[in-house]
Amino acid sequence: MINETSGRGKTMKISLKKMHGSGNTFYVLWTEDFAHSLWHEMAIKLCSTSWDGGADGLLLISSSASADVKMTVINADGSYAKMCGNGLRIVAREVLESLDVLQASIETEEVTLHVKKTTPIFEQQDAFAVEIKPITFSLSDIPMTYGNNDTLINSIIPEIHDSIHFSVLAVPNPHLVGLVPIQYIESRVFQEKIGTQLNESRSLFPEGVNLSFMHPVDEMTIFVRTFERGVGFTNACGTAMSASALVAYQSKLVESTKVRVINPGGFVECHLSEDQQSVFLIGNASLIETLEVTIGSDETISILSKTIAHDEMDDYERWKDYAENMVKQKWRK
Ligand SMILES: N[C@H](CCC[C@H](N)C(=O)O)C(=O)O
Repeated sequence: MINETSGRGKTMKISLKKMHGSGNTFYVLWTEDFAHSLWHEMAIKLCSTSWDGGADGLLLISSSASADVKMTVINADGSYAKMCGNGLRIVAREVLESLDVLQASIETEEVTLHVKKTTPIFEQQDAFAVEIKPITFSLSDIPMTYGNNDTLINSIIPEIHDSIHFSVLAVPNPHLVGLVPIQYIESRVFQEKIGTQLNESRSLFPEGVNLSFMHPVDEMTIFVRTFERGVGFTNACGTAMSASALVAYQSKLVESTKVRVINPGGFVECHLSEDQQSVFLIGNASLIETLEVTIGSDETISILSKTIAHDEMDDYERWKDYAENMVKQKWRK
């Protein structure tokens, strides 16, 4: 299971999987060499659209002294992220299947998180529930400095827009969630503009931010689209959906602590804990393909073989279609 890798300058052969959670796509690599500087460059190469269609990031799975495994998250631009909700479901599936157990613990940069296989939320397709925490609204944890404010919850930020209400929270990666009118969902132009500006200028968020636009669908459902730091638009961002579900509940946009979150890649459920200090993110973790690749001494990556998981992809298409239809039928304007 663990890949044997060697240092720079030597050719190495590795087994990779390409997987997705709600259409958020990742290459997954088991390695003990997780601190290797090569992974940063490899993430950029693997995720580029010119290589095998691209992906949103690279997930490294390695052994852990305190949990079943450790997850390291590298964004498509090679930057490291503290957390990744959809990625955590993918790592959960990998570890549960390899240990043949129904629950496990995964070490992430800040905390160890509980993951489990759970009751399906669509047809009988496998669903995984992963804990998302710690959650904090404190601006110093984002980090963000904004006048004398300690938090920004449902607040207008005139530097961004004169009427959209935004909330800022870390789960623990940084998120800015805006409750937007339908026209900002229908067109992606404005979100792309501010997502790019906020992450390029870094004047408000020195470490960048994941920007989500949220719109209510019904009493238990919201739609969320995210422009990710280090990536750009993604089909779905698990931590952003968890953050948005919490904001939606606290702002009374939804009635229950079990929130269905539709995204451009499908849907998930976010179950908020009673104290609202954590969220269980529930959704798919599907295989797209398995690959054998070589990394040459000049660091070019070549595919030796590739097997596409047609069945899992077809199954997920139905999940995605169902989410699309739900939005079409129920938009609350
Ligand atoms: N771009 C994010 C990391 C990926 C998170 C995401 N894909 C998720 O599912 O939570 C960041 O830099 O914080």
